[in-house]
Amino acid sequence: MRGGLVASARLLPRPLVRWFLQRRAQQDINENMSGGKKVKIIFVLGGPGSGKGTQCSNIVEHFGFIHLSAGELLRAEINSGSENGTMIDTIIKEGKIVPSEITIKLLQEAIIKGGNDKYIIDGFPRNEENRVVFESVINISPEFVLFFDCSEEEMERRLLGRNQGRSDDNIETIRKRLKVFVESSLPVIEYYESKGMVKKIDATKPAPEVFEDVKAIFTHMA
Ligand SMILES: Nc1ncnc2c1ncn2[C@@H]1O[C@H](COP(=O)(O)OP(=O)(O)O)[C@@H](O)[C@H]1O
Ligand SMILES: O=c1ccn([C@@H]2O[C@H](COP(=O)(O)OP(=O)(O)O)[C@@H](O)[C@H]2O)c(=O)[nH]1
Ligand SMILES: [Mg+2]
Repeated sequence: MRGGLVASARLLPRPLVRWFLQRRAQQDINENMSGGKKVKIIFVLGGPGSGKGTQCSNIVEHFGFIHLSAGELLRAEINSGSENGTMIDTIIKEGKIVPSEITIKLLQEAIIKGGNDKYIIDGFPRNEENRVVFESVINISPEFVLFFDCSEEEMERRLLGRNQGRSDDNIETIRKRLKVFVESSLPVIEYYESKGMVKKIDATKPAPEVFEDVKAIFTHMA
């Protein structure tokens, strides 16, 4: 049914679609606030292989956040056999970015389903359009943006050794993803930096050391 909504939404003027989605998202999220607390969001950004997923698991374990990986949600959508699955699969294999409406709908549903008041959103927003549409539809500003800063050589090495059977962890797609990161995702980080919202972490270090720095940030926040 939701897939049908996306299909019919294509026939409507974009501002109208956004207005409708925004109203529904607000109602849904407000109705699902945990114990009347405002929903808090942290964006976890960084290049492919910078260690976002690894550190998000640590954050969940120590600080009680719900981890939403945009990439995982998209892969689950492919595996569910949804009508958008084939299109999402092709985009991921090409290392490109899936249209905002699709990713945001999945995030919105996961936030509602999560029923928590604290979410770390991993690997989103990946471009300026993602950021702007999320702001207008979900209407929640992140508390801050955690940025895992890592060299390209190290990211490439880690992705080639990840061994999770992912269709995009091959050298050809990895190179495309690194290019997309520099061209489309870094400007999002720069935008938040200009607003003083970025907490940058040296992610080239071993994972336990990176988590020490992450811990310091989250401990101060609590
Ligand atoms: N600090 C680190 N040093 C070395 N390897 C790491 C580090 N952090 C994560 N890895 C490994 O690198 C690969 C990519 O990590 P992952 O957390 O999936 O990154 P991302 O979600 O940013 O793509 C995984 O195989 C992971 O075990
Ligand atoms: O908001 C998002 C997040 C992910 N992706 C796609 O999903 C892939 C894998 O994303 P994920 O975050 O899982 O990769 P990671 O950076 O963790 O290696 C990306 O390359 C994109 O093709 C996307 O289009 N929009
Ligand atoms: Mg990841």
